[in-house]
Amino acid sequence: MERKKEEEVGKVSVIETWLRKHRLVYIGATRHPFIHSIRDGTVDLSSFKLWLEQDYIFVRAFIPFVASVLIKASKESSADACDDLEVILGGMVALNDELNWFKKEASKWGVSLSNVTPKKANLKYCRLLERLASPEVEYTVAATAFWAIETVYQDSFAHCLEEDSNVPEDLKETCKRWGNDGFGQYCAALQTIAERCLEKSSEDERKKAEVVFLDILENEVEFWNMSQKDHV
Ligand SMILES: Cc1ncc(CN)c(N)n1
Repeated sequence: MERKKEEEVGKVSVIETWLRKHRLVYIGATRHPFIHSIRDGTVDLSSFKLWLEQDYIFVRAFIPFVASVLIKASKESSADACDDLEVILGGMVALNDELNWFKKEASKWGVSLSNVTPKKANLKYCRLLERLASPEVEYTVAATAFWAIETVYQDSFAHCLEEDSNVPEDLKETCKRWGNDGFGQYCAALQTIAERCLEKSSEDERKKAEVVFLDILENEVEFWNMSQKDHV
């Protein structure tokens, strides 16, 4: 039935092909035990606070990466890329809100965000962001990475907002931050950008983007692992 539908509507997109091919890794990143524990209300609060302080550091490192994507978009000559600028700029604005949200949330939980030492998994992920921000990295690869990073959070936290979930009242704001419909639409817009670039790109560039996509999923899993209690 599925196959018939595909034949009727045309070929499967590059991203859809990857999501099918790497389904288990994607599920690992978006249905992690840490996310399950938020969803079912069993989350250990010290783990949550640890995630909060580490993610604040990550978001600060994410901003220059997003700025690099914006610069790459501005150098694209195609007419479609004009719209990309607006979406990416909107993402920068959202990140400013995200940083402010972290500060507010940290004070709610009595967490200090100054002098936080980044953990190994966080440092590794931030280093990947730095490499991806390099001018040598093609727009297609950077745009794919951007989409993947935002989508893992969107998909994970939207899962926590489903009807049968049991998220504690004081963690609902966190889930809504990334699981809300607006953030979902933003991720869909990022996917459209990445997909358009991937469709036009060379086989070599597409391969590089797929490797980066997988690298991001693995880093997201390690990031969740790091946040869990008893993680060394
Ligand atoms: C690790 C991680 N990945 C993604 C996001 C979503 N901006 C985030 N805040 N942190």
